[in-house]
Amino acid sequence: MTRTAHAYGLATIDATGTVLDTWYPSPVLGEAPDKHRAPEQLKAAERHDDLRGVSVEVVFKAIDLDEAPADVPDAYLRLHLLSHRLVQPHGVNLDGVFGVLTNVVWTSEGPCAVEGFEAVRARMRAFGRHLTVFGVDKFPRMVDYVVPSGVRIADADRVRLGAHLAPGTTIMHEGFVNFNAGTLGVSMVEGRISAGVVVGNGSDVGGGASIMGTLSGGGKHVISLGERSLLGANSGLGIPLGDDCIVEAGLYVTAGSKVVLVGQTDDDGNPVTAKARDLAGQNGILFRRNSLTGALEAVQRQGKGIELNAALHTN
Ligand SMILES: CC(C)(COP(=O)(O)OP(=O)(O)OC[C@H]1O[C@@H](n2cnc3c(N)ncnc32)[C@H](O)[C@@H]1OP(=O)(O)O)[C@@H](O)C(=O)NCCC(=O)NCCSC(=O)CCC(=O)O
Ligand SMILES: O=C(O)C1=N[C@H](C(=O)O)CCC1
Ligand SMILES: [Mg+2]
Repeated sequence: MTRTAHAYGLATIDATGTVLDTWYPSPVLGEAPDKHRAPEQLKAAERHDDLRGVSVEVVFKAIDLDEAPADVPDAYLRLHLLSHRLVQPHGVNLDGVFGVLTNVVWTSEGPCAVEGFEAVRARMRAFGRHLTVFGVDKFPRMVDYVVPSGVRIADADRVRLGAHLAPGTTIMHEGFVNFNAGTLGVSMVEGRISAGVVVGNGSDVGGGASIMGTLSGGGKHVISLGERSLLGANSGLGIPLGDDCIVEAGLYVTAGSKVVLVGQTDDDGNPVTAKARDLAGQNGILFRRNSLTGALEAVQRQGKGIELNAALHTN
């Protein structure tokens, strides 16, 4: 069956005709009806901005979720579907998205073309206006396009459009969420959720924690965390974790690391070891660096993992 979506949006187009962004206030899954009309609210927003050197125009887009993004408005619709929580991470094809998106100067007055940007700044100054530049990037800040219900985001710069944040998610200042990644339930995020990474309900990504990504650096295995799991402060995760797992604060579990399986011995009474990647996805494991021997250890834990502080997630 074909999976589709459609929406009206507002595109920003620069002087060369390049589309910088598209905002879709109400994207919808499924086929568009035969007859449809642009919302008045969007039509009223069409304009030419002489200072920024852009025009803002209504666009209509209908896409097949399983095909790769074809152009900028198409890619933005896919990112909106994720941040509106209409699809979960990996629920829409984003192949080649970096090649499709335009690199943009994201400013307090809206998106601007990189080429000729100093002239835009000068025109603004001539009108006594000061532009703040939030970034120069292919992806904008999520909250400038979508503010999902039930979440707290302490620093808007830290969440890219295309992040999927479930209700009950709190992102502290040190947290980060990339596109096509995020949370499926209540979660505390004080570390970095890399592209493609999914964090299950009740899990906590501690301060400064790293979760290995796959866009650069050679990693191929997309990482996920199950439910009620904890990445300790300044820890790192290079394998998928199951439910009720803990990574000790400060410990980086890389996939190839050799791990002592605490409490297990072979027929000769010697400790049993495994590679961390062999423990991928298993439930109830505590990873810790033995502070006396230096060995990386996996300790089988009983019962539930961590419990989040409900007061921090009633958003
Ligand atoms: C690894 C754990 C989970 C261990 O804690 P537990 O409560 O399970 O165990 P425990 O009671 O401390 O210890 C049980 C037994 O194991 C021993 N033990 C503990 N850790 C050990 C180690 N590394 N090596 C050898 N033995 C160890 C203890 O001495 C004790 O031994 P005996 O039985 O002999 O007594 C913890 O140390 C940890 O790292 N927690 C992460 C917490 C965290 O980072 N939260 C995120 C907050 S985010 C935040 O705070 C923001 C900060 C920021 O922004 O940076
Ligand atoms: O939501 C908050 O505020 C949090 N505060 C804690 C703190 O400041 O230590 C950390 C977790 C979330
Ligand atoms: Mg900031």
